[in-house]
Amino acid sequence: MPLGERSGDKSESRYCGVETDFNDDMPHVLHFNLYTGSFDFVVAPLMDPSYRPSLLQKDGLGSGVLPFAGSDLVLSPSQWSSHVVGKISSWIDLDSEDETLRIDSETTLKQEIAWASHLSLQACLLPAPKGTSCANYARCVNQILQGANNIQLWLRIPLVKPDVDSMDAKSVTLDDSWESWNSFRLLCEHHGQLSVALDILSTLPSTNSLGRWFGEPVRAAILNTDCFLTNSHGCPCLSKRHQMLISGFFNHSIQIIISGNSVHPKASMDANNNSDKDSQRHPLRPYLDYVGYLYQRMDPLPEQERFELGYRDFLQSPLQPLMDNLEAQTYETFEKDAVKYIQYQRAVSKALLDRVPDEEASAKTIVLMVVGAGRGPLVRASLQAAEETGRRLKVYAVEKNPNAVVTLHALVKLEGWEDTVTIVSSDMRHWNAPEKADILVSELLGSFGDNELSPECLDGAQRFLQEDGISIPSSYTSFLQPVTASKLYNDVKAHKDLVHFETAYVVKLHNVARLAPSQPVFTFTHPKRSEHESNQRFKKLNFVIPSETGSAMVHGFAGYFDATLYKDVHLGIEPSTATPNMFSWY
Ligand SMILES: C[S@@+](CC[C@H](N)C(=O)[O-])C[C@H]1O[C@@H](n2cnc3c(N)ncnc32)[C@H](O)[C@@H]1O
Repeated sequence: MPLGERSGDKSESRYCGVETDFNDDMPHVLHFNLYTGSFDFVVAPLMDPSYRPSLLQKDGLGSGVLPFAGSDLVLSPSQWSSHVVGKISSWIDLDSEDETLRIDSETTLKQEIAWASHLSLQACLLPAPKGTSCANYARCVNQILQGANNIQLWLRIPLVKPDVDSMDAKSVTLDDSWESWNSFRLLCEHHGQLSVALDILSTLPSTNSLGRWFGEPVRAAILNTDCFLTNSHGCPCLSKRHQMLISGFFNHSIQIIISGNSVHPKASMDANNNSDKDSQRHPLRPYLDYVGYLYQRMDPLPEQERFELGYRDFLQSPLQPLMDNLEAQTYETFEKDAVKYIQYQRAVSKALLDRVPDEEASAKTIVLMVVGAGRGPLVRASLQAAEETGRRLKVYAVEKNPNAVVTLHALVKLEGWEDTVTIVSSDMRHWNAPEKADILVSELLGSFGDNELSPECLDGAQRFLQEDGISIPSSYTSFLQPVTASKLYNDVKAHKDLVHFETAYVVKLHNVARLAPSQPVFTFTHPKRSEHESNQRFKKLNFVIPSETGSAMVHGFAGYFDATLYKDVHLGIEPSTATPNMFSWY
């Protein structure tokens, strides 16, 4: 039974599993854990743990059908695929010095995954690499992945990272388990079907080092009963840090799996006494109930987040509004972003007040040109600013998309703006303006600031701005930040060429680890002081990843922008200063 209903969120993290011991009565395992325990799936060994291929050979049973697992008929195909994750024998050690063990391990791993594929299981849990070397284990898994169907392989990794500052020289050899995951996945060439199941222990590494995992393909978190504390009622609960981590997992579609024996016998006994469903309740039910409580306690997803769920970690090609003509639905999406136009209106109001003193308000008319007017929202915002400040305005709306110009004409007629607004169907770079503008308003910004050619277009428009004219925006700056983003990396890699690695994408970033604060990259200021000033930019940045993070994989850089519209009015998406509730860019 799912942990709860969080409106709008249909992610996998609603389902909670339980790790079980080997039991060849699979229908019983399923009944006990799903119906008595209310878990959604089991992580169960598929083979008798005493099975060793070499022993069978000795006994002369080396060929023919191996008695290593029960029949596939004991469960229906949908029960196998929806409710069972295969747990690969934990004794296997493919990098052992002991040749018999090593060969047995490889044979067993291949047999178990073949059997799991035969059963159409969605995933198998691979035991954690033993020791520091995992080359042969990874080689074998990579080989399996090359021929695998859709099965996911979850590599079990204990969530440990020694705190280097508090260690003496001897213990520095202790491993950061991220390193072991990293070696393994590099040897498997970042295969998309290889992911991580994190084993959560009672002590947690630093917040920064935990953050690394949110950019990695973590599918499950195995929560051992040892992690739980006891509340005043004798029931299991988690430390604040564990609670925060679990909420983070829920938000990143990571499923929880409860593992281990009950260490809260009183809570289990109370549950039994109160239970009228079955004569005996599942001993791990109090832990499941607590995880369900944490899930249900989360705030519902804000409406905007819900709307954007489908865009999370999805590569989109940036718009090219200069080269292409935008479509009606693209304009419609822009126009829904009230926050953006409120910021523009504030900027125009401030500029008008600065440009026209109160005593000249009724006599002086300001020439304002909206360049790249689209279907007119900035024209409206400018007229509202004039009304709000009591200033007189003459507006030119310049737009090169003939389809948007049709809508502009209809808007001007509908609103009765004929005396105030002149529509110009032209590229701003080539238009011969009949007079000069006091204020030039534009919104030609991409998620990385200049990437939709705002500087180049405004260079062409600057000719018809007064010497002391105002450009809104007056400047914009791009920002970069190194990130771990394994999903995006794999999506780019799937194209198997260099071009896609050299392309900038628009992405609603979600499963990423931001490894260091972002830094400013390129700034463009308007109007330009000299028309000979180049738009070429080059910048070298040095990012420092906090030492307690440990090592991390930089899959790429997240880009942002911040624009100064006028004086203190800005809008942008750089995380530390992002304009709240604005959704036009990510
Ligand atoms: C990002 S849209 C913004 C539209 C509108 N201002 C809004 O906020 O909804 C940019 C607009 O500028 C127009 N545009 C881009 N380059 C232009 C150019 N060189 N001359 C005139 N219009 C241009 C595009 O066709 C598009 O309508």
